[in-house]
Amino acid sequence: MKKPKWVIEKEQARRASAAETVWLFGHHAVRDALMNPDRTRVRLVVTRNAADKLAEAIAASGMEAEVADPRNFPVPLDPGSVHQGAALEVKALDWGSITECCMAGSGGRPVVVALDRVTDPHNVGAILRSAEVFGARAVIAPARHSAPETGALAKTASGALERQPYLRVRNLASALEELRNMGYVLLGLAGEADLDLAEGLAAHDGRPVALVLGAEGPGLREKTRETCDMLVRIPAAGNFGSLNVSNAAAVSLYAAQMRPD
Ligand SMILES: C[S@@+](CC[C@H](N)C(=O)[O-])C[C@H]1O[C@@H](n2cnc3c(N)ncnc32)[C@H](O)[C@@H]1O
Repeated sequence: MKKPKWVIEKEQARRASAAETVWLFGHHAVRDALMNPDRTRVRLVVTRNAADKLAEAIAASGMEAEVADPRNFPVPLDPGSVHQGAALEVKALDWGSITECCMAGSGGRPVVVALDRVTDPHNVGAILRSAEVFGARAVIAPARHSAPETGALAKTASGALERQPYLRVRNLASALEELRNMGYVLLGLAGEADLDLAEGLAAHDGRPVALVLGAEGPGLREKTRETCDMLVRIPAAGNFGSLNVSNAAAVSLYAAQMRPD
């Protein structure tokens, strides 16, 4: 049967975006992407100095490195970024589905981070880094209102982008429902909540937990708040209780790994 025009266009858009490449830069991000067998790599540009430092990773990748003059580095950088003499053009990683990444299994309490319209690549990079450190299953964000994989994000993630599943989904509310159906309790992080994070975690001890965090200005949207099972706060000593979202993620990821006495 002939496919309708809108289906063909949608497929073309998906194929085009799958073929898009980004430049990763900085030693950690480039080294870890060179060592990742799942990464599709296109082009590697390094200074002589960086080529020496990354020699092992370059050899492991089997890539041909183009050696460039640091003063005339031929790679488009994100504004305000520095390349540290190493840049690698890559395709985005395909992490598979929420079910594949977030399925409960052995090895402690499963924890997932969900981000409600957090678009700052530095915040998302830092969250990916913390998520990897604390063993989260995945970081989930809505595809249209989140930070895409960029050099700035990868540099802040400091290699975690290669190991920590970053799932950009079509609809965050549906993704949260999917997690709930998989047995996750949905804890929305909100500074003004009545309940403490520790109490929220203890109330569902042992259950997989999704920590849902909001963006810097607006915080959690109303719809997201309603989808969560409960709202919890990280208690603060002073009157000004609002943490940067990546710090709130790190604190709550740490707390989720703790077992109550
Ligand atoms: C800078 S805050 C957003 C502040 C926003 N004006 C609000 O009213 O929620 C960014 C996100 O970090 C998390 N967060 C920051 N401080 C928190 C705290 N003390 N307790 C719980 N979550 C916090 C929340 O998820 C929040 O949406």
